[in-house]
Amino acid sequence: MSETLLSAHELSVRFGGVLAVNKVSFDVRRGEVFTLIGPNGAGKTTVFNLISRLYTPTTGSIQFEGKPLSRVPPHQVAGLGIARTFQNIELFEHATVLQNLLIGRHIHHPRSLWRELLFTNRVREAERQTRHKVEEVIDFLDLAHYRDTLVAGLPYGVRKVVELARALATEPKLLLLDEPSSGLNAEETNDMAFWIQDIQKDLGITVLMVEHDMSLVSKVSDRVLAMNQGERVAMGSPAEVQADAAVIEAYLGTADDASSLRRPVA
Ligand SMILES: Nc1ncnc2c1ncn2[C@@H]1O[C@H](COP(=O)(O)OP(=O)(O)OP(=O)(O)O)[C@@H](O)[C@H]1O
Repeated sequence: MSETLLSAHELSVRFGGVLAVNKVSFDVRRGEVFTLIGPNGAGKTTVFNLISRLYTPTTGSIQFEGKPLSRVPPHQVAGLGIARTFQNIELFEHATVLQNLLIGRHIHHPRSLWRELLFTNRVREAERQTRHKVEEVIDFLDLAHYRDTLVAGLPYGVRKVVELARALATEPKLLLLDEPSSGLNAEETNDMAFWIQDIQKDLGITVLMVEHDMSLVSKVSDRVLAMNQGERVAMGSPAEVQADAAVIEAYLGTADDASSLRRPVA
């Protein structure tokens, strides 16, 4: 589990007068669940947006599988094997679960228009593989019951799982989860923890997550990086980071409740 999949080196991003991320470095190892925590405005989402290439670092660099991400345009990031979910779910509301997964996969594995039009054997085979993969993911995440339901008619908790499914259907090497528990109740958050563990253990996918809910963080994370005001504050196991004086101080100094850091693990 020690091979590095993604490496961020001295990342900094400035938005006008705000230094959103300041010289942050970390490595994500293949096969682990690596979590970014920190109070509001710490720079966590900005780090995610740097990895998705929505933002370009002011200074510093990111390597994925040993190659620099800096010249990869955002629409090609998924093709490298990086998929993400969003804090606010982004699905096609008026399409079914199955259609959302198929669309997601097509967007991320575009094919030649001419080949599509001629409907060659290769296209037919790719189409068969897509169907197979999508059905596999639907089964894996227990979504068969909702397969042909419009997303607009689904409860919020199920939509979160559909978003996860859409990301998995692209067969990522690295899965970026932006606050997977946001909007979920305690039971749904518990289920989300199981899905993340299954994704890591059964599918062998590396997960990089931003999360506020410390019970979820403790349950699934191998390592945690704590940020505050754009800077790296601490890194280690969930227990080490939660006990770190600088981390407790960072939470106490903001509107976020430091007691959430000590929430017992269910
Ligand atoms: N596109 C942007 N333009 C200007 N400032 C930005 C932009 N994106 C983020 N910021 C600023 O950068 C800082 C870090 O924001 P970021 O969203 O990364 O924090 P966060 O840790 O994800 O917070 P939260 O937990 O609230 O989502 C904040 O001060 C924010 O206002």
